[in-house]
Amino acid sequence: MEIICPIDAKYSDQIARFLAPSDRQEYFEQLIATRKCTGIKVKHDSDHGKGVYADSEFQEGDLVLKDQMLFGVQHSSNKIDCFVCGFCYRFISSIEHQIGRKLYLQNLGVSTNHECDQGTTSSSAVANDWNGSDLSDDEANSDTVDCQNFGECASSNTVKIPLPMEVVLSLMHEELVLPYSEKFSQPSVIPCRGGCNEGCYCSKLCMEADWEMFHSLLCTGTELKSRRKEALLAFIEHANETNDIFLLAGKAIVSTILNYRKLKAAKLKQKEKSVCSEVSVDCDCHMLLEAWKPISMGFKRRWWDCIALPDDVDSCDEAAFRMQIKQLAYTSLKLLKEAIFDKECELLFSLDIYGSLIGMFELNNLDLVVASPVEDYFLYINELPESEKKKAEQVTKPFLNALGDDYSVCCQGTAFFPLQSCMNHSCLPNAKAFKREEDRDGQATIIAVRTIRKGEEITISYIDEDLPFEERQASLADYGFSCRCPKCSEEQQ
Ligand SMILES: C[S@@+](CC[C@H](N)C(=O)[O-])C[C@H]1O[C@@H](n2cnc3c(N)ncnc32)[C@H](O)[C@@H]1O
Repeated sequence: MEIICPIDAKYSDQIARFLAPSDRQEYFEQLIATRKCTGIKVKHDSDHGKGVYADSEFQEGDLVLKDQMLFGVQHSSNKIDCFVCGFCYRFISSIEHQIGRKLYLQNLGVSTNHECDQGTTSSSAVANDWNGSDLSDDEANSDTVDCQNFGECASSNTVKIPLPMEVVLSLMHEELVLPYSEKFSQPSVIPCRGGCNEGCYCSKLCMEADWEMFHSLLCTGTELKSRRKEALLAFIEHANETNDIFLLAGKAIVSTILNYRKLKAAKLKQKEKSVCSEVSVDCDCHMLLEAWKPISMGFKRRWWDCIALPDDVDSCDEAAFRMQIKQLAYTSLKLLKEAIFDKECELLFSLDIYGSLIGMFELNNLDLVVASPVEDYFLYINELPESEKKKAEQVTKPFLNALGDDYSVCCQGTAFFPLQSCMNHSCLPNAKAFKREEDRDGQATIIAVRTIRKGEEITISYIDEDLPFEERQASLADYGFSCRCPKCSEEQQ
């Protein structure tokens, strides 16, 4: 049965304008300037749409771009292992608290999921099955390097030796101090100003920025009316159980509403000052379109149209499968609408827009990976001179034994980066996403893997480029194109 969202019909013309590809050159020029990555530019070409080009020469190992995320989310299952800032994803609190908190949750029987599939998915099998075409999954090639370096995805082979709850609690409450831990201490926790348990930050700056951009509409703290709070909790739970990309789509809508309110407030102020009464402050589509501008730049396809058909779904069931995906998105949208609806921004609650947002994140996102100081700590202890190591390990060993291989799990999530997402694919890339030792937050780092001449397009690989030709083409079908890079052209013959 056809799924009908009344808002799609009511605003069909405006929605078409919102979803039309946008390439405002000055937007990208400004972004490049604020990120101080002046060696690149974003250009259009008729074959692949937008792309990133070198505006100066890069040598192998040079930093091409450090891009700040526009929207990010930590995978829900990873929240058990890693306590990070809800805005920049830096680790927060002491080593004792990180370890104690993890062991506490482990003792309570809260399970973790350390599968290498760290794309957009929550732990749900449903979402795992349905996440075929996320760039972050296929970016494994570059980011898996990080995973391996940081020990992420280590299967829990080591038998964990549990510790009594009182020992775990005293560690978590920092009554017990581990040797040398002060060397790895992270910023202390700044709580959410709305009083919810979800929002914890590394600084007041991050807390305020998150509040301004997203969290004031997504906070489940005490100020929220109970009906909205219930709906918001239901929306979050549904996303955690199905696909955490829904949380990103929710954030995109929330940020547009908040942007719109800011623009409107500025216009009101202007009207108060102005003698002329012609400044209209009713919801005008231009203002909403302006608020939507950062999102309008992203490459979009509707989720139910672009998602690859899973191997276990027969092609004759394709239509039913796509309808099921659309229904899942609609369920999520209705929960979100109940929680944060704003009449003036009604058209943002269109299913077409919601589906396009999900598709945008699925096709463009990169893995969010931040190395853990807990791993660094245990490596440091292991590398101490023998006598100091022996002494330290008398205290640390029981905790390492209790953690097992999980001691090294890094922060994992998925994020949309506005400049990096303009990079096209090549099976012979000249750059890759790679975290360096100093990259301890959720920003994307793109490094040149060979000399890149001025004017050359900068490409990354969305997939494992070492796979055989057929497998590469099959993986790239998830992105809706077949690769015609020199390597593919040569291997096809
Ligand atoms: C992350 S976006 C890259 C930026 C995109 N070109 C744009 O216009 O915004 C990914 C999409 O770009 C296109 N694309 C990327 N690399 C390509 C390639 N080598 N050949 C054809 N299309 C490509 C595909 O449509 C893909 O789904």
